[in-house]
Amino acid sequence: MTVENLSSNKTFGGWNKQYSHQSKTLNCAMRFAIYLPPQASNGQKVPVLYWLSGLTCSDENFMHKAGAHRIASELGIAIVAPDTSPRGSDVADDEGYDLGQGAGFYVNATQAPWNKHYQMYDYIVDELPALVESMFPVTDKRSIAGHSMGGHGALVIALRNSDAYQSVSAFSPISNPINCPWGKKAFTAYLGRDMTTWSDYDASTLMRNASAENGKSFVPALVSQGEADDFLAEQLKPEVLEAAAKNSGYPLALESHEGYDHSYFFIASFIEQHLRFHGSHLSVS
Ligand SMILES: N[C@@H](CCC(=O)N[C@@H](CSC=O)C(=O)NCC(=O)O)C(=O)O
Repeated sequence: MTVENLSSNKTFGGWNKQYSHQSKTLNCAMRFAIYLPPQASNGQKVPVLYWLSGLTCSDENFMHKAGAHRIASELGIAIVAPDTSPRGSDVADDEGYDLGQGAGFYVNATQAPWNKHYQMYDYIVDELPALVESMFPVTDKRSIAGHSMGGHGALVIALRNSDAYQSVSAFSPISNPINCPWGKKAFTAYLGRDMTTWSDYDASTLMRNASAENGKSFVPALVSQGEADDFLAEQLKPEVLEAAAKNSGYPLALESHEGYDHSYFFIASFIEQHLRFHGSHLSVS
């Protein structure tokens, strides 16, 4: 498989790199970014945190704005930031910022024209980790995190694949997409009007129904929410996630932060806490 290195920048003793590859799952070229901490250049294999970004983002927003490299370097954690959707002139799109390119919602689309390329769930769960683990000095110990649409993606993926992730965290996640305008618009387009198919991608439904029985385990979860977030009441609904966790006894730590909004200023303020949380579950702290 051809994987092209697009950029390399040394930072905090490690390297931030961007790559392009042809994705079999998405049927198009995809970009991702990876931060490799200094330990990865010294013969050590390091665990990986997957970061899923939000609406309108690419592989670059988190790496440029979150200020994550210093603590990832200290802890010895690689971070992988994929793009948020398939891309290209032959990939279906919409004029809204909340559907189509830049807004893949981390689902496997079943409806035309979206189903030809929009298979982001399978890409994040299967193809990308297999590629990363074959290319870089990393272990198969993984955690996952994200923001807003990416917070929804991270929670859903961890809840549905509890054997594959050590921990999950989210900033301002879309917690109950089946009941908010962003989610209803995207799920109607990607999954169709039959809402019974939507709940597999609803973090609150999955958390309410989660169980640690029959050999399964709970993936420890941390969620941070800004109280001055303009999207809080209409789109994010963290109270629904909290009620779901109480119902099933899920180990969710939900923190509310006075004055913080939906932006990367909020993420940069608490990314150290999230990285140390993941570090403690990836056994690097
Ligand atoms: N109308 C806005 C909405 C875009 C926006 O706020 N995007 C957020 C994620 S929102 C949920 O998924 C974001 O992370 N933006 C990128 C950034 O670097 O801040 C608009 O179109 O601007």
